[in-house]
Amino acid sequence: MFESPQENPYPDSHVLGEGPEPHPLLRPVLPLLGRWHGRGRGEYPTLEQDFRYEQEITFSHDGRPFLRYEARAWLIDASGTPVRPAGREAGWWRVTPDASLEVVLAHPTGIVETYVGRVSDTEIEIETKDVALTPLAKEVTGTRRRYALQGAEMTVTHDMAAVGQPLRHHLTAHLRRRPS
Ligand code: HEM
Repeated sequence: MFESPQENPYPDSHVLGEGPEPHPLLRPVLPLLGRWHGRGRGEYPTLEQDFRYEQEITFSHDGRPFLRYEARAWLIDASGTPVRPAGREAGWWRVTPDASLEVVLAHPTGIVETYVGRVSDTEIEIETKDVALTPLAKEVTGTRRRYALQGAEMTVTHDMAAVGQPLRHHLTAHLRRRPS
């Protein structure tokens, strides 16, 4: 017989002061919590044209020592009009007792990345440890990301080694935390 379940007693929260108390190990990454939105520009040596995009990123937690991460992007034209959906990714940012980071990200394009990284006061840098590819995925061998925080603003930079190229700039976005 089906027994009625109760509401999930462990909801995620992306707002400090709402939902579960953040785990003490999350202290160095608390400035990431929230819903971020902004615009970016992208390029790669193999691409004929640069591109512009908008992006939304959400960092949330459930009281344990990791963040839940989700990001969606869509291309825009020079006037800001949406052109088509682009990069999407989801994953987990685990904070270790010595305040370093272990990150797992999965992409719908058949790529899974594990990262290790560091948090300083206002900057987080993560670099791939391993990249796993499904048979149809583009060849990505490594990536490096920087998240530079200035209060409610954040600059995200993404370099990657892919399709025969060494580590090169792919994306830079300027985001602002949405009022909750
Ligand atoms: C904000 C997120 C992202 C946006 C807006 C974006 C956008 C683009 C665009 C517009 C292209 C050109 C091909 C196309 O039109 O689809 C491209 C190529 C590519 N992107 Fe991204 N991308 C994003 C994130 C990523 C991430 C996270 C990775 C790797 C994990 C990645 C890896 C690649 C690769 C391997 C190519 C192919 C280059 C080639 O074949 O010459 N991208 N990206």
